[in-house]
Amino acid sequence: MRLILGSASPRRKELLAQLGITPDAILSPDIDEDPRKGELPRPYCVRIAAEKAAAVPAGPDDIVLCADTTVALGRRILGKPADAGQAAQFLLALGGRRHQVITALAVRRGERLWAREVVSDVKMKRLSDVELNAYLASNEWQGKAGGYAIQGLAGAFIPWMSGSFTGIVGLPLAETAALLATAGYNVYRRDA
Ligand SMILES: Cc1cn([C@H]2C[C@H](O)[C@@H](COP(=O)(O)OP(=O)(O)OP(=O)(O)O)O2)c(=O)[nH]c1=O
Repeated sequence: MRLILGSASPRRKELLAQLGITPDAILSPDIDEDPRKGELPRPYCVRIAAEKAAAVPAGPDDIVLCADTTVALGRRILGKPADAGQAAQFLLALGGRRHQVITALAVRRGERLWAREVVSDVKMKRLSDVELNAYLASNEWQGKAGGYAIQGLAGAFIPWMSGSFTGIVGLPLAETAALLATAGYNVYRRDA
C-alpha cells in the first residue's frame, strides 16, 4: 500500500508533514475545475475533490488523498483568480463581509471513496487602497481560492474566523487524519 497525495499544492504537502506524514508519491490531478451552470459552492467543491481523486492513477491497494478548497460568497464560487484584476475584484467583494471557505476531502482506495467537507466562516476587513495594492503586488493571491491566503500577509485582513484553520489553508488536519485512518492508513504507528 502506498499513500499518494493527489495535489500540486505545496500547502497540502506541508500540512500533511505537520502530521509527520510523507506521501510515497505526489501526483497532480489534471481535471476541468469549471463550475457547472448554477452549481452551488458546496456541491461544487465536493464534486471537484472526488474528480481529483478519480483522476489520480493508483494501484488497487493504494490510498489517494485529494482535496479542493473553494471560497463561497453567498451562492457565488470564487476560485483561483486568473490575474491581478480578478484578484482585486474578489478582494473588493470579500472586504467588509463574511464568507465561507469550504475544503472537501476525498480519499480513495481502489473503488472505495470516503469524502468529507469542512466549512469555515471568515470575516475580511474592508481593504484600503494601500492594503489592496500592497497585496496585489505581493503576488500571494496567485493560486489561492478567493485570491488570498490567510497564512500569509492576508492574515492582517482577517480579524475573525470560525472553523478549521488548516481547512482554510487547504487540508483540514483533524478530518484528514480521521479519513486516512478509515481508509486503513496507520496515521500514528506507521513503523509498527
Ligand atoms: C482561502 C485560502 C486558500 N488557499 C489555497 C489552498 C489551495 O491550494 C488553493 C485552492 O486551490 P485548489 O484547487 O483547492 O488546489 P490547488 O490547485 O492549489 O492544488 P491541487 O488541485 O493540485 O490539490 O488555495 C490558501 O493557501 N490559503 C487560504 O487562506
